[in-house]
Amino acid sequence: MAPVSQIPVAVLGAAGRMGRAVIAAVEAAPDLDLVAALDADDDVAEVRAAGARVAVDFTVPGVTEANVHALVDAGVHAVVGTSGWTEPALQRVRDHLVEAPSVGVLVAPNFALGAVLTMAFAAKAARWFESVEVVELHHPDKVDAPSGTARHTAQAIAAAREAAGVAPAPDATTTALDGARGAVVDGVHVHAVRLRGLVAHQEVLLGNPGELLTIRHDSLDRASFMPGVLLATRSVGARPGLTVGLEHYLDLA
Ligand SMILES: NC(=O)C1=CN([C@@H]2O[C@H](COP(=O)(O)OP(=O)(O)OC[C@H]3O[C@@H](n4cnc5c(N)ncnc54)[C@H](OP(=O)(O)O)[C@@H]3O)[C@@H](O)[C@H]2O)C=CC1
Ligand SMILES: O=C(O)C1=N[C@H](C(=O)O)C[C@H](O)C1
Repeated sequence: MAPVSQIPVAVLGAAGRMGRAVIAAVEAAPDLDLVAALDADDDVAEVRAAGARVAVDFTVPGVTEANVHALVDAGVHAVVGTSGWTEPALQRVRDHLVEAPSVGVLVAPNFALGAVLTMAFAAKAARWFESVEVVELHHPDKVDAPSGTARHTAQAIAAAREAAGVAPAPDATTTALDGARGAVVDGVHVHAVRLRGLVAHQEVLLGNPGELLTIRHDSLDRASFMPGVLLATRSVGARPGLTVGLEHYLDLA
């Protein structure tokens, strides 16, 4: 039998919770070849020297954008799971990619299939309910709040409601302790819980007079993210430009 042609892959954030899981998943995949595993003290330029075609970034919000620009300069496709991306940062990547039109970059707030479906279902339901709020629940070692997934979910809900001309959700609050009503993302309230024992969970609460719809997803183990990460690693080279959200790779957008 002809040998399988392998994609050379680098992992950034290799010593982290996600980095370790991605390394194990890449090493177990016959069509992927781990050629570099870099963490905080390493130089991202090693990715190119190692011959990587794709780099997977699960680092920290403060460094991920710089990593992506370095990867684009090196002509290496990027699969990015790190949270903390803002629209201006995404736009800077889009602008940079004009100079490297064959390079693909995927920034995906969540690689778990159920989480991606939660976002799609929530966006579909959002126009039909008076009220909608998002609650995300994570392990207490997470450094950012609210989660990237919750922000992406709220943005999708807000866009769907705006397109349908839905009024803002009713809220009579006039007096509140700071933070009691959560953060507001594009007009949608988002609440963040940090609790030992949790991994990554999200509820979208939708309400109408006399009825409630709750859409909930639970990642109980980081294994939940691996099929999405592997799918993206195999596909990103065929999708030049910037893509935001795994839903675009799954035909759900
Ligand atoms: N999209 C998705 O599906 C998912 C996204 N995430 C996101 O992924 C990110 C990582 O999460 P998690 O693994 O739990 O976090 P960790 O803190 O466990 O891992 C991050 C790792 O990145 C390292 N690091 C810091 N700076 C650099 C750098 N310049 N180059 C390379 N590595 C660096 C850190 O080192 P040090 O500790 O020394 O700073 C650490 O080892 C978070 O933003 C999280 O929100 C998490 C799960 C799923
Ligand atoms: O830090 C985490 O753990 C996670 N981060 C991502 C996010 O911020 O949405 C994805 C998932 O929720 C796990």
